[in-house]
Amino acid sequence: MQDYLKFYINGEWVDPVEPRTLEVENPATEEPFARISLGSHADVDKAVEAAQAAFESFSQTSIEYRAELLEKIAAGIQERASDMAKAISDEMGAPMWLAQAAQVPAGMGHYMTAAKILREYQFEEQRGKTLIRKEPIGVCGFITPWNWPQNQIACKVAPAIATGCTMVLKPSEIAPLDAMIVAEIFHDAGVPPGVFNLVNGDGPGVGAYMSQHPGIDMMSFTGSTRAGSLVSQAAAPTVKRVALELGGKSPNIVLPDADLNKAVAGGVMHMMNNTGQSCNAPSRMLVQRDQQDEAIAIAKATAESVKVGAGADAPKGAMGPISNGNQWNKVQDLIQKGIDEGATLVTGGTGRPEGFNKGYFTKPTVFANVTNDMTIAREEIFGPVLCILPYDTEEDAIRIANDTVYGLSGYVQSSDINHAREVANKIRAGNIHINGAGGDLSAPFGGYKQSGIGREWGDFGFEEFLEVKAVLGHSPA
Ligand SMILES: NC(=O)c1ccc[n+]([C@@H]2O[C@H](COP(=O)([O-])OP(=O)(O)OC[C@H]3O[C@@H](n4cnc5c(N)ncnc54)[C@H](O)[C@@H]3O)[C@@H](O)[C@H]2O)c1
Repeated sequence: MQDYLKFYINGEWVDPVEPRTLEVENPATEEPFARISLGSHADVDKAVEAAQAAFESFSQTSIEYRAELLEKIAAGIQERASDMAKAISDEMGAPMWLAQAAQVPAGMGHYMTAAKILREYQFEEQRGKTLIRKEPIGVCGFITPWNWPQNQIACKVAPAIATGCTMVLKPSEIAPLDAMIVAEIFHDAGVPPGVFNLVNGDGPGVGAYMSQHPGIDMMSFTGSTRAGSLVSQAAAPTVKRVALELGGKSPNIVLPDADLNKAVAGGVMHMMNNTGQSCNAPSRMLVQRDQQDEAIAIAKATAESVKVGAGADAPKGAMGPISNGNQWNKVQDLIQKGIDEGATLVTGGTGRPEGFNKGYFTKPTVFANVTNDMTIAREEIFGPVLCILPYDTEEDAIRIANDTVYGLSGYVQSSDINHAREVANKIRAGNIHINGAGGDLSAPFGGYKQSGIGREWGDFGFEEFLEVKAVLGHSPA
């Protein structure tokens, strides 16, 4: 058991004000392997004070200074990539191949993109006699989840540093260790004391207190819609800005003119990526009714080809366990609910995959003949469970796609790009991917409806961290 009991406040590793610990479990073994401290209000107060003090000078630093800082951080992550991948793999279960190929690089990419955008970003604009200035908002509070832990931290920290803000981070208590490595990297990169502070803790203790803290000027939260709504409520009395990146139930419309094999196999593999624990996972696959049988055969073969494994032993492409026991139980209950409500279980189902008697491993699962009123079509499962929903007409497909409280992502498959574009425009979601297009770190990421408020990534992500000031009479002539 390894202890990581300190917090990073004002450029130093410090003890918590009151000792209270939590064990961090490896989801592949169900064994605790590390201990962290759970912070108190007093720890948050110290971190906020440090961030407030640092804001005065950090907000005045030059663009070039901050761009270089971001590049040093990216280089530091590169250098520590294998430590970081190991921490992520141990704490949230991503096999090493995935931690190395995707979890660590996704985070690093945001620092590099932020540095590039920063050098071109227009913080000032003259409009006649008036100058419009964009200024850093102040002290930011960040709360992040366990599923893509480095990515979610970088989406917030990189633009905050770029815009000259200071911050307090509370990473997920389920996956806190990679965040502590990031604090070490920031320290070594020369991030000034107080600019970045880390306090570990749980949601109701540290997260809720940060949200209501009068010394925090904005909260940026990634996690469940339930907790995001609580952050908004706690933040309301102090009228702070709140940015939310929440859940999803993203539709994947396979148009009849798509290459069915490619579209369905690609959709299944995308769903199983990171064990289905991605907020933008294409979890509802919409297939024209007379193509459903063929789609089922392709989906079954694809899902059954997915290997399951853990840590460094997992072969490339293998799916790791679900990240924690609560989530495993939730996924099991929802699979059972799908069966009980009459969906056709194509493959997978409840229980662990063959050969596993320990760890939060789950069978890659596909349901067909799902209707959009079933629980498995409405609730975010956040596990390796794909729902295939048959549709009759394109209009019907678009109606089903939009019949959800969420609006994070949408996917369209078609051999006719114009047709795909038309359908893309009709889906009410923040990100639409045509024919399996991958992510773009410079494009805005975020949700419509209950998937969130605001946008991360790229130049749109900067705006969350900026106040807008109009200086009237700036140019009297
Ligand atoms: N839209 C996105 O960008 C995005 C990205 C990743 C994950 N998610 C969502 O995150 C969820 C899974 O992550 P999770 O289980 O860690 O979510 P969660 O909401 O339980 O926890 C997320 C974070 O919120 C904290 N938290 C919990 N209750 C809180 C409260 N009352 N006040 C303040 N903070 C609180 C937790 O400690 C954790 O750090 C899924 O719903 C997923 O869709 C969204």
